Amino acid sequence: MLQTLHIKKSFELESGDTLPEVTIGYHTYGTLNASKSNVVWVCHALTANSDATDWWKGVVGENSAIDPNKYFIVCANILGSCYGSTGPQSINPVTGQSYFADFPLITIRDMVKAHILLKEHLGISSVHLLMGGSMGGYQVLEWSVMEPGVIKNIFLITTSPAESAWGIAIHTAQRLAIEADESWKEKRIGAGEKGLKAARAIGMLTYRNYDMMVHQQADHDHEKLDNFKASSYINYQGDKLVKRFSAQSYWALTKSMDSHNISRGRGGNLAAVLRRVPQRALVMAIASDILCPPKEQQFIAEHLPNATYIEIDSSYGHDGFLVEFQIISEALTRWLGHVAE
Ligand SMILES: CC(=O)SCCNC(=O)CCNC(=O)[C@H](O)C(C)(C)COP(=O)(O)OP(=O)(O)OC[C@H]1O[C@@H](n2cnc3c(N)ncnc32)[C@H](O)[C@@H]1OP(=O)(O)O
Ligand SMILES: N[C@@H](CCO)C(=O)O
Repeated sequence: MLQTLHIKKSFELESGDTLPEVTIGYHTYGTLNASKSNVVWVCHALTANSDATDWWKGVVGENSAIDPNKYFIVCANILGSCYGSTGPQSINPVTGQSYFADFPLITIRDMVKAHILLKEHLGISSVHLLMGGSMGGYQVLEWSVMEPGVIKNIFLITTSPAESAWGIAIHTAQRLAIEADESWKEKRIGAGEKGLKAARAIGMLTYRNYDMMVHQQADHDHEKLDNFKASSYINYQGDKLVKRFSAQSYWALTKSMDSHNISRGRGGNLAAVLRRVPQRALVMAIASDILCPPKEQQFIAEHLPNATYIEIDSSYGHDGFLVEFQIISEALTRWLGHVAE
């Protein structure tokens, strides 16, 4: 069940802006043990929510690697999203109106800072395992640097220590699609739907890949001039997201990803910052991921002092981290078996 923490004091953002107050939506599963040593914190990616047993079924949940019968599991919605934490659709207490497109820049560090407040509210002083894929992994890396004494072990998949120029270019194209729909600036729920659909269509090309499209979405009717299957698929995926997400949140969260860089303000050397991350780490890559390709996880694993690297394959490319739950759950279970509590 979605729970909420309201923090009725101003929250300073890395940009220098402030949010007059913040709300954090979260889910917990299982029970905190007497020694408070069984916490697993799951960080979600771009359009997921705090119900990790829903979007990461098979990895988080009963009889999976992260089983609530063993662990106290927490997953919190990120600032900027539209699933329970402060985001563009929230009311700005200063104006009495929703922020919509005026929502300030939120960095990955800001998201983690908010989740640290939730961690304190829940009485958690130690996190046995912090885990996340893609943008969830961005938070894991930031948090590991911010609180090295709190986070004991980390699991990263299809992620990166800094947004690549490739990622920034893709996000910029997605925001251009949203901005081309001038309604996205309108102060109403549902503004910018056409732009969001186009942005998701661009995103899908990077969450999947050539092989997936050719194997699953090719037309076998060679006489066709129009109405291709791949086109229908991409349209469908855009419509599907529009039904459950907000253009302003998509715009804001792609900005958050662009600013991701764990070396910002820490000397500017990614390898040197990774070398300071003391946690034991399982780093997983998906061979067919064209968004955060394996070379990014190899870089992480090469420079973390205590990392195990595994590369798997998935026809889903980048989104394989959400789909290949059986392989992921088994690898995680094996690795956790070697990690003392
Ligand atoms: C209620 C919810 O949405 S729960 C999920 C919430 N999402 C999150 O938390 C974010 C993370 N999740 C995701 O990004 C996605 O859900 C993923 C990556 C895990 C899986 O993506 P999916 O869209 O399920 O998989 P896939 O790319 O194979 O597409 C399958 C869908 O496309 C449809 N489809 C496939 N080919 C075509 C086509 N040629 N034309 C039209 N539709 C098509 C299928 O019917 C299916 O539709 P459905 O989702 O309504 O069942
Ligand atoms: N498909 C993912 C984005 C890639 O991390 C999501 O919608 O959250």
